[in-house]
Amino acid sequence: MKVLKFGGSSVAQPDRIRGIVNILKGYYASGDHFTVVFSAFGGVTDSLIEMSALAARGDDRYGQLFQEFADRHQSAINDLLTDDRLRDETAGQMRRSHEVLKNLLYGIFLVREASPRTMDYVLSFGERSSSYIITQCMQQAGIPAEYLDARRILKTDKTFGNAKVAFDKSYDKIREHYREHPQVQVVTGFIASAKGGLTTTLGRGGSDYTASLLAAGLDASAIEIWTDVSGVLTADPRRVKKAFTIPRMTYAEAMEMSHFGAKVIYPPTLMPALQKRIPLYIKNTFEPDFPGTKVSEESDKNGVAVRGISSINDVALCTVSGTGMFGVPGIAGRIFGSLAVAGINVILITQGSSEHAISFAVQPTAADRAKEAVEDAFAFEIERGVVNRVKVEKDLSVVAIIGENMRYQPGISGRLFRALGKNGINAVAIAQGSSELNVSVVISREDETKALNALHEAFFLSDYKTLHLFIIGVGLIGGTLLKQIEQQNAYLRERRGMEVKVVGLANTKKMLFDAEGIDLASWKKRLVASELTTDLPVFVGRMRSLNLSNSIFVDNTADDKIASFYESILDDSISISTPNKIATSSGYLQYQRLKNIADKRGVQFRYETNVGAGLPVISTLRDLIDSGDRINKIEGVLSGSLSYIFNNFDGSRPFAEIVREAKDKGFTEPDPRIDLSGKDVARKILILGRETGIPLDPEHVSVEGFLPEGAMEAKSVDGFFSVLEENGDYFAELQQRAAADGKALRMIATLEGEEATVGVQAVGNDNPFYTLSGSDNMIVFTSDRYRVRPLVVRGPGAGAEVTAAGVFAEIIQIGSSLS
Ligand SMILES: NC(=O)c1ccc[n+]([C@@H]2O[C@H](COP(=O)([O-])OP(=O)(O)OC[C@H]3O[C@@H](n4cnc5c(N)ncnc54)[C@H](O)[C@@H]3O)[C@@H](O)[C@H]2O)c1
Ligand SMILES: N[C@@H](CCO)C(=O)O
Ligand code: NA
Repeated sequence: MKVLKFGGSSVAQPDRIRGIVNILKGYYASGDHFTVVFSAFGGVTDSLIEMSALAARGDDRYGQLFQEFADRHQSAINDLLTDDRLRDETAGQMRRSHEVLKNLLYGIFLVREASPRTMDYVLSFGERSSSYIITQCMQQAGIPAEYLDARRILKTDKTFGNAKVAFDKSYDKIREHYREHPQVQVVTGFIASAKGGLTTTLGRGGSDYTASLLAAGLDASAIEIWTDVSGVLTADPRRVKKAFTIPRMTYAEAMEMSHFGAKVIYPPTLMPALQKRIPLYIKNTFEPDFPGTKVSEESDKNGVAVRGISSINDVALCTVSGTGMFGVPGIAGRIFGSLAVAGINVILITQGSSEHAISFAVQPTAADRAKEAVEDAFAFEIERGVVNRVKVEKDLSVVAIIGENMRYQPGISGRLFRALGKNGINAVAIAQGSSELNVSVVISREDETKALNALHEAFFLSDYKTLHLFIIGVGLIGGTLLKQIEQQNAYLRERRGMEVKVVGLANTKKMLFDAEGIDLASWKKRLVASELTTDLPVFVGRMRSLNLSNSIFVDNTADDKIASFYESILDDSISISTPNKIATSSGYLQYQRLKNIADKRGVQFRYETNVGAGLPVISTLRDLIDSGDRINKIEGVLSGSLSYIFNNFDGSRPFAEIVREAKDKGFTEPDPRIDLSGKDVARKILILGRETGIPLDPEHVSVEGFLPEGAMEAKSVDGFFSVLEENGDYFAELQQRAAADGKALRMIATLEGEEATVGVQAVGNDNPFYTLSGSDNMIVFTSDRYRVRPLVVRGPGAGAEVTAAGVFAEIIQIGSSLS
């Protein structure tokens, strides 16, 4: 015998009832013995409570609600029952039954009172109506169904609203009834009866309880709880999109999950069945073939450590502390005794072994009473200053990882706190049940969703990590980056367990946010259509308030204003990757501060593309230094655009034309004057100097320009090009002079000791820079270990694809370091 139970949401509309009758037909056809319990139609219990309350207040609008109730059931009958005889019979029966309810409500209206006892009777009409109608539907479908009013078999005391079951008596009645009734029994959930036939109800989780009692009485082989979700999920799917069904779990795990608010089952009411070790299945009425979740006593020690992740959304933490607590027995007893007397439920307790303080979490509505109760109990100590007043912190949540196997696996809490820490989530208090069934962490309420997602990614192998990108600047580099991400996402997901979602975008005009991820095939259209005007503080504020796990900020502009936000972004535990050199090449103190904040927060500030674009220049330098090498000299051609310009300037075409070509190929800065003036190269050698540990500031780099006079005074980029055109001869002469000696022009940056210089040189074929072509950069490191033959990094050092790829690689590296 199996006991099936369908909750209110499963029978909210006629369509769904048809679906259920179909499921039951399948059971019947398979020859399985079963009995089935129903709740009231979804929403009906609430409406019965509301109409009684109105009536009790003397408000005649209860009549309207009653009419809606009656109509709803009649229309379900008309919709579901096509057999004339059955329909008329059912409609008549319901009319008579509802007439009783109507009179009852009128009675409440007259006496202005709805006692718990009356209420239980009123509420019984919900389950009685639904179960009766569905019984008739089952009959119509050819199932020999029989309606069973549970008041006949379930016996309780007279605690109306939450009656105590007389187990043995009920089990006897159940067995007796089922012995005499071979038909499929369709049972009203939630209701029972006390001596004298008085109607009672079973309290929270009522219909589950009915099913459990039946299962225990009948020694059933299984209980199936049919609901509107696919079993128990690894986390609340409204908060964690990637939550999935837990295929099997133990009773103990199910208890923990439900304690932390997994609404699917309410295990306390399932105790009668669980004591008999009857397995429990949670199934989805929308997806009847899906296996759902099996809850049983089977545990497998090799199974996953963490079964699920859960949370309690709103708690307050009260802390009792003071010197008078140390080594004094009975303190905890007095604290919790006083809370018990005040009727306050404690959600979580933690005490450090220094015994200096005890914290406990309660519902926020109980916090003030808890404070008062404990302060009363310790009035004497507080007066003498040996115990402090109770500190109350609100707006907190508890997140918990749950699983029986945690106790066999080391490293679980390490992973837990790492995932929280990497996301900048502060643990206010920590508790571990001594059963090791759960580890609970109290955190700020606004971090709850972020924490749940970060933990889900950290503990479920089948889950992949989602990086949330906020990108400012969608020009050449930014646009190319978005294209690369779009193309590579499937690979990253499959092979690296990582998904990159762009959730914030901005150009100079518009900005756009979508926490679900902006579709990278249509981002341009959406950005243009966005109603949000770009505003940097708002962009950064939005990034903070969205508070998504694994957030990364990417600055693809050349703007100098954005760098001033880096500090607060890093401070919010958000990593940064940027090709923009402003932050790293402006004031040394700012550069240093950014590095310190990133270290302090355990996040990353990355800018490899600042030098040599995608070439591994900064990382190479860092590896040398970290492994104990000493840098003696760095020499380099550090400008992709100038490299391209000098490599192509052979006198056959004007200089200005080649500069324009370099710009069109995406090698120059948005403002090419930055390149041509040597400023861009100066920034790069400055950055390399800083990376070697020299506290250089921009004025320490001496730059010898090569432009004709007046070029840098031009008011605009166009004006600048005009000057270049007017000075064609000047550049031609530069080129010819070098060519005459068999030399080539190169802008070379040098760092030797603390001396940083930049200038154009004519180099001969004995110089390693002579052979460069295209937009090549070449960086030559001479160090203690690379003394005779230096270490060289060489390759294209500018351009959209290589630069964007460098940023992309950093994003992936940052992602790998998260959780
Ligand atoms: N082009 C390269 O080869 C290369 C190589 C390494 C580093 N970089 C660096 O990459 C960065 C971007 O270069 P690019 O070639 O893509 O330039 P770009 O001009 O094509 O793109 C920059 C984009 O940023 C936007 N922008 C500027 N200020 C903004 C603001 N305040 N808010 C929002 N958007 C803003 C601009 O509208 C533009 O679309 C620069 O810092 C550059 O130094 C470029
Ligand atoms: N404008 C830069 C891009 C790389 O930072 C260059 O020409 O090298
Ligand atoms: Na680089």
